[in-house]
Amino acid sequence: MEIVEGIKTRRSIGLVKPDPVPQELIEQILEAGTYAPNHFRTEPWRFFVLTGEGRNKLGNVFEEITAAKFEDPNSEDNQKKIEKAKKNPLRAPVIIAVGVEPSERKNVIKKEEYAAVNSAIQNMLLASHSLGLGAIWRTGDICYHEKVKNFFGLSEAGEIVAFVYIGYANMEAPKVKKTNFKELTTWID
Ligand SMILES: Cc1cc2nc3c(=O)[nH]c(=O)nc-3n(C[C@H](O)[C@H](O)[C@H](O)COP(=O)(O)O)c2cc1C
Repeated sequence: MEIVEGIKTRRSIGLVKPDPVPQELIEQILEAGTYAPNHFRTEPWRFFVLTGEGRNKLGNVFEEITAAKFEDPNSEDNQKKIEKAKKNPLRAPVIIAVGVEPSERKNVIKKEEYAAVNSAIQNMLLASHSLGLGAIWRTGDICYHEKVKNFFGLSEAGEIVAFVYIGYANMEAPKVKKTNFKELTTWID
């Protein structure tokens, strides 16, 4: 796939089939992540691949975090919300949680470590698309929760930046309306 065409045809695919994704494809996606630009070559990305039961382990963490939000976690309404959070990781056969571990080197600017990881995530979304897979970057408050950080064994300074849900698309790519770049661009001669 030609690169600009790939960029323009990639869409967030939130609905995928439960069919497994070959490990070889997941590895290509991970490798694409590592080719992102990163200042001072700090390679601040960390990847966690969740499949099968691994997704339920994350679901248990989501359950615990969601239950702790409510004064009355046992109410029927709140039980539904807790159950939904627990099941969220089952929406795709593969989740790649992408974390940042910012370098402690003096010259490194923390926000640039996030910039590098965000670039890695976009590489991974584009690689998924070019391999015929659907993918979506998911976050929400839960993504940045201390318990999620601990589940993945990240350091105090580290954080999960994205849950990339991946599978074979079970929906049409949504149409997208873009603001013309001309409206967002100032040329300075
Ligand atoms: C930092 C970030 C967090 C996102 N989190 C979510 C999310 O939690 N749930 C979701 O459905 N989409 C999420 N998205 C995907 C956006 O909704 C999606 O990229 C946007 O609607 C544009 O659609 P497109 O990716 O098809 O161009 C996130 C995207 C980014 C960059």
